[in-house]
Amino acid sequence: MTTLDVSATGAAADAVAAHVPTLVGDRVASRLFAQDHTLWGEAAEDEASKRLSWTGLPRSSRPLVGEIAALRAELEEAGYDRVVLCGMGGSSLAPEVICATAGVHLVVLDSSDPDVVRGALTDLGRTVVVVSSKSGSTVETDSQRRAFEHAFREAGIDPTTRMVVVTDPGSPLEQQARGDGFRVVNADPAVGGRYSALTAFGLVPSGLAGADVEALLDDAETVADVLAADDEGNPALRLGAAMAGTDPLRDKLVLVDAGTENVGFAAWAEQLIAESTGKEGTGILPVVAVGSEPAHLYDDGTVVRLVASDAEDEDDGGPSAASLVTVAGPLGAQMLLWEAATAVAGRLLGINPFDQPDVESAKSAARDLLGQGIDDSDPPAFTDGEVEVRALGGDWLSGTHTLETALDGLLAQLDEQHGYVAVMAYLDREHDADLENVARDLFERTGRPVTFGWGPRFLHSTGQYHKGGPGTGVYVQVTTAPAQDLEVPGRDFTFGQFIAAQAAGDAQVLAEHGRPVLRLHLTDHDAGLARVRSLLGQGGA
Ligand SMILES: O=P(O)(O)OC[C@H]1O[C@](O)(CO)[C@@H](O)[C@@H]1O
Repeated sequence: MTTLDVSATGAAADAVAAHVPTLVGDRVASRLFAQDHTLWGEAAEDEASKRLSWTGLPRSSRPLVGEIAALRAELEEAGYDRVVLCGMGGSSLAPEVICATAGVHLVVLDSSDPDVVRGALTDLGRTVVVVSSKSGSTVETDSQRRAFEHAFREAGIDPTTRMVVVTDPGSPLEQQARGDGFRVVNADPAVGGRYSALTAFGLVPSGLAGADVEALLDDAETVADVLAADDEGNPALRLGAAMAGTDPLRDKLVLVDAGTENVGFAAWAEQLIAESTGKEGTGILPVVAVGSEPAHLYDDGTVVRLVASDAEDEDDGGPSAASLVTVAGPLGAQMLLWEAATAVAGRLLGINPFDQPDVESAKSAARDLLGQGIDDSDPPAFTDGEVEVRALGGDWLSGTHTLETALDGLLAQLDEQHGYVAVMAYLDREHDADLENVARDLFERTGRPVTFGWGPRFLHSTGQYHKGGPGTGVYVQVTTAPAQDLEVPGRDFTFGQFIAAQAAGDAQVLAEHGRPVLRLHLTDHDAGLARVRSLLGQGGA
């Protein structure tokens, strides 16, 4: 029997007690699963009316199971056993968690770093590529598609026999792919990217890689009625209230892997929560805890412990948090749970959980810089060894000439009650994985929440929150000179120019929002990274 368990203590429990009765009285759960688009106010009605099909996916996605199985059998028959997924945000985060949890291998290419893209362009003889993009206009994914199509042709392989496209009906990508003879699987257009885990976006790459997508839908279907019930025990109402109903609002949600079988779940939930709620100056900041639980919590946070489904209901003696939620359940059920809880949180916050108004600003800034011929024309304020230093969002760097004093200058702007530090690394998240640990070091140093995002992947996840959420972040951006650049076939820019424009564009938009950004550019990857690792990993000043 698939079950979900959501328990809360402290301020989170107070929020549940304060809000769930009203959510039940307003019939929010049953209206949500009846796809009532009026739940989030008049301004949200239009978008919500196009974004609620996810509530029915456990049933409506069933035809995909057979289609995926047939395609997997065909590809296996042909000897292709390496699946690469090209996609950003909601087009890749769910398959990554589904496959990691199922223990099947999926290469997720969600980077525009030339060295990372080149690293995926290998083993073509045994490789199948899924190109996933709902809009069909995401430049990272289009560039990756071009690179693979070119590489297959160069290897004498017909790309239409090795590349599968997943996109919305009528997208520019669908028209082009069908016209060029590629296989296309359409996804449900009435589901937004971050809610698309149980659509073709989540299921096709995962199923082709060998995950049991039927079991995923079964787990979701088993709990659908529980999540749709106007009942005080409804876990979605309880989780949504715990997320967004504390008073005063605890707007940092620390996601801790405390033994859950759902591998990497927090990275998927991060986009769902940050991109759904981080707008109009409000929102909930997901903070994916690096390593174990924080030794202590800040006053504006709630800890969510993601425990194993078969975990005993015992206090494991972990640090007690003033606001704590414990969540257990299998992956398919939890995906539907968190989608519903985030929609409930959006209602409590008074925002539209289905749009992402601020993402476009960074995309257009990147396009402008590419158009101007990105050469990162603004010279560094200074260079310290193999690291160029630039500062945006104020004149807070004047008079400093070392990395240490530059970081001190940034952290001096951190609001001690509500601030957070965001580290954004436009690097290889596998090769340079160790850098993620600086999130814990900076937390220990500042006592404030620290998020870590790999660029440009985070632009499609927490990026919306950084620009549309509360203006309380201070930002450290790390970029690098590539070992070797890579052409984007058919485009007038390279991958190296593109990722540099993405970083510069995002920093520019953050500065325009009045946020301080410390930009660290590694002129030599290895030596520069060692220096930055040491800088960010230092203990308290
Ligand atoms: O699937 P697409 O259209 O390529 O979009 C990828 C991601 O970019 C965004 O549209 C913006 O970040 C996300 O909502 C989405 O998941």
